[in-house]
Amino acid sequence: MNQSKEQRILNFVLQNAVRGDPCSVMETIDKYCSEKEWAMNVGDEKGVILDKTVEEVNPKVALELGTYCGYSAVRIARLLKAGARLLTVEFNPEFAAIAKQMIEFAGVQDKVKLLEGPSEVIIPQLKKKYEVDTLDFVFVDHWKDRYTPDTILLQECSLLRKGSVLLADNIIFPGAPEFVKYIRNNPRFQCSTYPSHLEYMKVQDAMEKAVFLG
Ligand SMILES: CCNc1ncnc2c1ncn2[C@@H]1O[C@H](/C=C/CNC(=O)c2cc(-c3ccc(F)cc3)cc(O)c2O)[C@@H](O)[C@H]1O
Ligand SMILES: [Mg+2]
Repeated sequence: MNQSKEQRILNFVLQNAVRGDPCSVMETIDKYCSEKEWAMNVGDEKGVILDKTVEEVNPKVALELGTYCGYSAVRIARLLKAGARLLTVEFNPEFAAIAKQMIEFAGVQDKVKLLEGPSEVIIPQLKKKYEVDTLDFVFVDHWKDRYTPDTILLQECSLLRKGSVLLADNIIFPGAPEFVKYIRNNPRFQCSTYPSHLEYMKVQDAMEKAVFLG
């Protein structure tokens, strides 16, 4: 049975990247997806915005919604300090299996816990089942129509504290218009927009940073 694109990306990493080197894994995925097959990784340009936000927040507990192949999980985890952890949520079993191998090859598996299931089920389990008190940082990059309901759910589950930072991908392309409307009009969030480009393309995109004010 012929391979999926995501399997081809993983194979290219296993054959060309340096085991245990997160930067090598990121560069190799970016090379494959810019030269051979486009894929919806946050990419190297928006990836720098992600890096800077993670470094600024220096999270002890980070959450990612939408692991896909694990590119941004590796990108985030490489910046986490000793004892800090990333919980990443993925409900597609094939993508979860690929991401798991990607994370292990990059050598960041001790910092990353991949939670397989839909975010609307996992988020309410974070406190009791995954021993989370509150989240310091959330990278939102799953289905675009789920950004708003999951942001509301995070609040309902008391997972945000004063200063928690959300960073949302794709607010221009493919776009998340109802999320932008929700978050920018919500007095409990301080928002800022980071213009950039769609991964591997010359198309305008942007990321939205939203700081929870408590
Ligand atoms: C049901 C909601 N809950 C979820 N819980 C757990 N995992 C979820 C969930 N939703 C989606 N996922 C997973 O997240 C990933 C989905 C990401 C959705 N992203 C996009 O659609 C996306 C799409 C583009 C894009 C850009 C230009 C195009 F021409 C076409 C596509 C670019 C991006 O950067 C994107 O992030 C998948 O791995 C999916 O299985
Ligand atoms: Mg994205």
